[in-house]
Amino acid sequence: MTKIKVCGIKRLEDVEYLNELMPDYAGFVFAQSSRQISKEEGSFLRSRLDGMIPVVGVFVNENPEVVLDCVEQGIVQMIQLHGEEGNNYIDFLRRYSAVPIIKSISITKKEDMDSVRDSTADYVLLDNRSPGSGKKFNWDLVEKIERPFFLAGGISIDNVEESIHRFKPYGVDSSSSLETDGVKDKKKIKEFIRRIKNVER
Ligand SMILES: O=C(O)c1ccccc1NCC(=O)[C@H](O)[C@H](O)COP(=O)(O)O
Repeated sequence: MTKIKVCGIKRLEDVEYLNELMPDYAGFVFAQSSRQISKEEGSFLRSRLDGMIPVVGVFVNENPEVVLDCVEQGIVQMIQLHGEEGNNYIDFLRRYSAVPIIKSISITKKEDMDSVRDSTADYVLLDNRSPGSGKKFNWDLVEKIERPFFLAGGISIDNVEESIHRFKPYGVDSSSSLETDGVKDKKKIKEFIRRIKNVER
């Protein structure tokens, strides 16, 4: 079954939607963004989120001590690196934490598939060059991927079934298309999850 990550959770209402709809992962953005939350907000939202849903903390070129602090405080159960972090940065985090690491890779040219292959992260996440913009990247650039990966970047109710058939990702990740007027929309999340589960039948 394709894993489902709903990213950009920032309000208590969003947490309540997820507690009802139970996606596989919830993304908390700690980087500069309209969806950015503080560590304190993350701690509060984590305390209200169903314990079965791991929180993926999204960071961009953050001081690794800050990332590790969020792990140690139990706010995040997975780390998503969305900046220029390389394998040395990942190796450093691994020395101090056992949580799975996702490395985001912007797909803008064929050569970006080398980074998909070479990352030492547990998972890679293929995304647009502007994360959280709701825009797709050029799917024709994707070559066969022999490791578990998340597909992101403009994944929506309209294209999620096609994306699963075409790429068979480990998981799909969506944010913008699940919002109305800049906040998460329960109906859209519900339909998104329904369509993904329907593909598997
Ligand atoms: O969502 C953001 O605003 C964001 C900002 C900075 C770094 C990463 C960010 N999001 C990370 C994600 O995993 C997004 O969900 C992913 O890029 C897909 O977003 P969308 O295209 O809006 O569905």
